[in-house]
Formats: sequence, C-alpha cells, structure tokens
Amino acid sequence: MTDLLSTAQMRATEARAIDSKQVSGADLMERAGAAVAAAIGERFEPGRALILAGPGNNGGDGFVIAHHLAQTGWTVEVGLLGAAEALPRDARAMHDRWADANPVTTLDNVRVEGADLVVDALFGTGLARPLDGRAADLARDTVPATCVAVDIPSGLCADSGRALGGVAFHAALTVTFHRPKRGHYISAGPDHCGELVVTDIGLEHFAEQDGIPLIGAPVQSDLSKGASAHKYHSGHAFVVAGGPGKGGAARLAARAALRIGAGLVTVGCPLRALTENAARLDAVMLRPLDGAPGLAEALEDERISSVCLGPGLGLRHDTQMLAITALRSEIPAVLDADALSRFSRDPSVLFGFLHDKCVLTPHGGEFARLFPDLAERLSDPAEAGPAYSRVDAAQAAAERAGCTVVLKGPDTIIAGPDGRIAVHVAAYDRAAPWLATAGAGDVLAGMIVGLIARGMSPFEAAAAAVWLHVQAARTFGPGLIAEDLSDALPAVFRTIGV
Ligand SMILES: NC(=O)C1=CN([C@@H]2O[C@H](COP(=O)(O)OP(=O)(O)OC[C@H]3O[C@@H](n4cnc5c(N)ncnc54)[C@H](OP(=O)(O)O)[C@@H]3O)[C@@H](O)[C@H]2O)[C@@H](O)CC1
Ligand SMILES: Nc1ncnc2c1ncn2[C@@H]1O[C@H](COP(=O)(O)OP(=O)(O)O)[C@@H](O)[C@H]1O
Ligand SMILES: [K+]
Repeated sequence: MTDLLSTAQMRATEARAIDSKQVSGADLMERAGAAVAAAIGERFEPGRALILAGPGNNGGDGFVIAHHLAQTGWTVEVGLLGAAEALPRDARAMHDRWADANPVTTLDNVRVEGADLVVDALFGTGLARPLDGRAADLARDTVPATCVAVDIPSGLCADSGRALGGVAFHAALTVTFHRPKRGHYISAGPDHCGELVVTDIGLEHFAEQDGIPLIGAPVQSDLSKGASAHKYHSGHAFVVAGGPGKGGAARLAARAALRIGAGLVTVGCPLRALTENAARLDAVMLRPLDGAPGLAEALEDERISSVCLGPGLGLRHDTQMLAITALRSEIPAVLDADALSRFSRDPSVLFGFLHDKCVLTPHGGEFARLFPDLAERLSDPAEAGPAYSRVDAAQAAAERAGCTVVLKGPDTIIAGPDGRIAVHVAAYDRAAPWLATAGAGDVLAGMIVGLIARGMSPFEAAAAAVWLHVQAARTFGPGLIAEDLSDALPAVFRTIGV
C-alpha cells in the first residue's frame, strides 16, 4: 500500500534516522541528490543544466545533483538564492564541495533560456510562504518540459498540494524521497509534478507512523460470491428516483448497484414515472412510491439493506421529506446530488438526521452548499504552509455530519466520522480524464449503495467503489459515457480475480 506523508511525518522520520546515529543528514542528502541525478540520467541526454539552489536543504540536494551531473557529461551552472554562509550545515558542506572547483552565481544572474534542463532545488518541504521576486519569476519562466523538481516543485505546499500565493514551478519530473507527500497527489499536485518518482534513501527502517492510504484494488474475496449463495445473501439496494423525464440518473445508479453485485435492486418512483422507468429497466425492479409515506412503507421491508437518494430527485420539498424518511428508517443510506443540495439553506436539518451508516457523496459545489465555511477555507488564497487542504476539509465535514463523506474530484477524499481517511487520485498511472462526464457521479453513488447492500461498511464500500469506478473508466478508455461504467465492471472484476 502506498501512503502519503505530511511534512511533519517526513521530518519526524528523518529526525529518528539521524538520532539513531546510523545515518547522518549529509548521508541522506548525498543519497537524495544521487537519486535525482540517476533519474535525470535515465530520461535526459547530457547538455546544459541550470541548478536553482535555495537557502535550505533542498538547495543542498541541488549541489549534490550538480556534482553528479558534472561527472556524467553535463555542463552545469548553479544559481544560489541567498548567501552561502547562511546555508544549513549539510547544505553548506555540499555547496563548499561544489564551489571549491566551480563558480556559483546568484539566482538574480541566471537565465533559463538556453538551458536544456532546469533543476528546481529552491524549496522543498520547508516552504513556508509564497515564492516572490526572482524565484517567482523563474517559476513562471521555466518551461515545464525542461524542469526537474527536487522533492516537490517549489511553491507547492507539500501538505495540501496548493500553490502558495498561486505560484509554483511546473515540472516534467519530480523526484521525491522515501514516500510521496500529500502535496504530490491532492489538489494541484499532479499538475505541477509531471512524472513522479519516489526513491528509497534508506529511511524505511525509521518510518513509524503511517500516512494517508492511497486506495488500491479491493480484496478479491470481498467481492466474490459464494457458490451456493442466495440472491438475498448479496442484499437488496433501493434507489429512489424523481418524476417523469428525470429518471435517468437514478437508473444509472440502480444499474451500477446491480452490476457491482447487489442481489436485488429496486427503483422506487412516483406513479406517473412508472411507465417511463418500466420501459428502461429489466433486471432492476420497479415500485411506485406515493411520496415520503410511500417510501416509509417500502423501507419497512426488512430485506432492504441500503438506500440511495439524490440523483435526479429535484430540489423541491419532497426531496427533503424523502431524505428524512430514508434516514429515519436507519437503513444505510447514500445521499448524493439533489438530496444534498436540497439542504443548502439549513444543512443542520440534514445533520440532525444523519447516522454513522450514511455516506454523503458531494462534488465541490455540493460540498460548498453543505459546508460553506469549510469550502471557504479551501478557496481562500493559500498563503502559508501547511495550507488548509481537501483532506482537512473532508475530515472536518465527516466529523460534523457524523458519517462518511466522499469529497469527489480527480482527487477523491474519503473521510469517516471516526477520523479515518483514504484518498484516491485519478492521476499519474490512475488518470481517468474521460470520467469527468455527466452522470458519472450517479454511477458512483449506485456502486457505493450496491456494495453496502452486499454488507460492506460505508467507509469500505466508498473506498472500493471509488477505485472500481476509476478502473472501469480506465478499462473502457476514451469515448466513455456514464452508461459504459457499469458495463465495464465485469472486465474489471476479471482482472482483479473476482
Ligand atoms: N527530510 C528528509 O529526510 C530529507 C530532506 N532532504 C531535503 O531537505 C528539504 C527540506 O529542507 P529544509 O527543511 O531545509 O527546507 P527547504 O525546503 O530547503 O526550505 C527552507 C529554507 O527556505 C526558506 N524559505 C521557505 N519558504 C521561502 C520562500 N517562499 N521564500 C524564501 N525563502 C523561503 C526558509 O527560510 P525561513 O522560513 O526559515 O526564514 C529556509 O531557509 C527537503 O525538501 C529535501 O529536498 C534531503 O536532503 C534528504 C532527506
Ligand atoms: N478529471 C477527472 N478525472 C477523474 N475523475 C473525475 C474527474 N473529474 C471528475 N471525476 C469523477 O467523476 C465523478 C463526477 O461526479 P459528479 O460531479 O457528481 O458528476 P455528475 O453529477 O454529472 O454525475 C466523480 O466520481 C469524480 O470523482
Ligand atoms: K524543489
């Protein structure tokens, strides 16, 4: 499992290593710089390299890289921000080794034009405030295709993935050490990092705390079915649909719930939408509902194991009554789309009925309607590190709501009411750009409700569904529309051995 560290966790690991006296800060810097130079050697032909060295240990790594590149045929120029005398001890030593035989210029005097490679060793995990002056100009002027970032692109907050002051380098390659940091994955991180390489610098033995897990493929045995199982062993998911002409979203959710393995799925809809839904559904069952009292009656069936509300439900008063009715039944519930937005005027009404078996699946806009203060902190300019992050926001939302919150996006954050967090990022080798398509969210809600019907906990169901959803998009490939996601699931199941 890959996990994402905070800068504090990384610093603690480094401190434990150094305190053990088994390794020194200079050893770590030597290994870090050598790892970056090796990654460069595997991807770029030698030419003219410009190293931008900052005033801390990130700059120290830059001098190690200069040393290695010069030994492998590169013409190397180094520009330093600040005075050599002010560098921390290890960085100063690396500077002195280089400066003994080579000139070091100031950052003000370097020019990125004409460089085949720009090594951004300005700031790493110690970035405390926005880039300014010459560093900010260089971040704007450096061509991403020629830029290799040391540890993290300078300007990017390693805890939040947000560019402090809105300015950060864009790199073709980022080489980080020991473990990826949160900032490499969430928010703008992947956009700034380019290719991400994580190198081992010998800290494994000193790692104590786990970071935030990046969600991987679900365990096959959690999704397989017993050879002699009855359909009711896999649960019965109930999806509440809107009125005539509005049923598509709920049908997408229902089909996803069935494909992901719920034993039975029923769509409940107003009587006047029955014919339309009947014409479009076969394996999914249909039940007319007479408003909230009708839903209450339907949910009295003890075999119903999960309920999904929101997709295509509309923003009228009925939606609020239907949601409250579903929540009162205490059946595990997935609330999406209109079932969230309907409560924007007074989210505390919703919070009053939620319980720990619920899952809320807001995209950014829906999140802002339910948690305006948290969304505002996210949209306020990030001026100091560690900046407020999507992880902080999702965690605070789950605590307030008392249930699992899935904050959707290319980077999807899953937060449990107990503080548990998991992240799936559709970037790097998990990119799924065609998933940004109408109805994809409805399918995700259906997948979650289907897995809950099968007996998974809300948090586990959300994590597994988010991975399967992206995997289905990646398996189908370009041209994907929401309808295709459920139909790609059988192929996905085969590849993970279900
Ligand atoms: N952890 C590990 O195991 C290993 C870590 N290693 C490397 O160390 C790096 C972390 O080093 P670091 O802690 O010295 O911080 P770094 O990022 O160089 O910056 C700090 C300096 O920048 C300054 N400063 C900050 N923001 C600024 C701004 N906007 N504009 C101007 N100045 C600003 C800040 O000044 P201050 O805030 O103190 O005034 C301070 O002087 C890490 O990313 C990795 O590359 C590897 O060598 C080996 C293993
Ligand atoms: N660029 C992207 N890459 C991968 N997945 C994405 C991207 N943008 C959105 N998604 C995912 O697509 C889904 C969109 O859901 P949502 O915004 O509710 O759309 P809709 O309301 O149209 O169904 C979410 O699961 C989200 O995580
Ligand atoms: K950097």
